[in-house]
Amino acid sequence: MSQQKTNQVIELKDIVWKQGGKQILSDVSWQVEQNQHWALLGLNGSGKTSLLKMITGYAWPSAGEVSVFGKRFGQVNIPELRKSIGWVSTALDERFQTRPRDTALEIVLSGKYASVGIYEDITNADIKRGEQLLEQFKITHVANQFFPSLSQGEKRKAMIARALMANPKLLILDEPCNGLDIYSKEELLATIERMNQSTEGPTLIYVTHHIEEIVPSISHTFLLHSGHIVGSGEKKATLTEPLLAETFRVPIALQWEDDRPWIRIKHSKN
Ligand SMILES: Nc1ncnc2c1ncn2[C@@H]1O[C@H](COP(=O)(O)OP(=O)(O)OP(=O)(O)O)[C@@H](O)[C@H]1O
Repeated sequence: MSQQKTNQVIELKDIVWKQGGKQILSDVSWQVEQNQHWALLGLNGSGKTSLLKMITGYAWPSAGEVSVFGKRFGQVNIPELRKSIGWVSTALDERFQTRPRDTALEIVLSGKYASVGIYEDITNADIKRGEQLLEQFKITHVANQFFPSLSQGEKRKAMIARALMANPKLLILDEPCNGLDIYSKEELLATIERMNQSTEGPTLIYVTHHIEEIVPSISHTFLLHSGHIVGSGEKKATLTEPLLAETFRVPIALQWEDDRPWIRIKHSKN
């Protein structure tokens, strides 16, 4: 048996995924290691969610191998493994709208068991941890406020804090800034940046359609187009005008400012 690489978070080897007569992912390989943070980029329908489903065991590849935390799928208990993975998407916010009388703190605490609502014993240490997370995300002032009454920005922060309550080793943030105004967006990005800088924080996969959200602590990018890899590797090597143009199918001008990438579409002059 091959020796497990302890710093390996994700290893995909030659993944192919076919569904409904369509090839959704084609020969996708990807290696993510601890202390790396990745942005996952691609047009609508390029296969980002499909790729994330492979990693979390919600879909099974037609060919290829998936290993997460050094454990190969097929030889590992997936529900057990999922306890170490946090996946935060706006679809999740909606599940909590059905619980109008849960406070922000209760929502965060429910993350310990990844449940909607609290059904297990919560210790004083858990409450302390929940309060620390609210503080880390600068939403202590809404701790006792009912979740549906929080602003969009506060909700996003609470949902990320909820995911961290389970101490995940891998955190997937799926378009966390969607629908946020420029101020709330920058505030959320600053909290994500602080989380990434902490050595105890999880490895991050950040899915976005907005390149400028790639904060300095995101070290690597993975670019997908129509289920094929366009680029995968260190941020400065993969966030280039030619690779971005290939990913988004428009000519792109790229500029780095304060270690963040900004893009605009290049218009031809003739
Ligand atoms: N179960 C399925 N059966 C058939 N087709 C599927 C299935 N799941 C996904 N697809 C198709 O695969 C393609 C990739 O979808 P996916 O959701 O992975 O894209 P995405 O990059 O996450 O898109 P978006 O940015 O819009 O969320 C789409 O064309 C989608 O219709």
